[in-house]
Amino acid sequence: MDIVYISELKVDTVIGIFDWERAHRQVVILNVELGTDIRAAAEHDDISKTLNYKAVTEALFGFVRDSEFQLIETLAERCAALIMVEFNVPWLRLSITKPGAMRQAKDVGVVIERGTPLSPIPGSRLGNANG
Ligand SMILES: Nc1nc2c(c(=O)[nH]1)N=C([C@H](O)[C@@H](O)CO)CN2
Repeated sequence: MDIVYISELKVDTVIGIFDWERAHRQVVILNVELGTDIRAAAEHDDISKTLNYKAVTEALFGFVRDSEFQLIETLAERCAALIMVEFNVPWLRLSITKPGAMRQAKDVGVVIERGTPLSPIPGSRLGNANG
């Protein structure tokens, strides 16, 4: 399986369980790894045959900016569902962090994996004995 990824996407949004958090937007940072197979795109050098990270980034950014969830868990699940449905992604790993939410920590957050990974590419270094 190949991966297209987006690293440290920063978005201002309404998130949190406390009154002050409903009144002041905060930064959340997203990292996403999207399972895919890049071979057709590479063979034809054709953007239409791959997962366009610009399109995914813009969809995620707009969704998170306009959302108003209490929990980062809810935000993570909804982002995962959006990506899997709108972009036909079979597997993803997604993290959301809230930098500065805890004075004592650099950041706090959640990491989720959803869906089923594509089969290993036969002959790849990451494949197992059965390909
Ligand atoms: N597992 C979680 N724990 C907490 C969350 C959360 O979204 N998921 N949120 C908060 C508050 O909103 C916090 O960010 C304020 O400091 C606390 N714990």
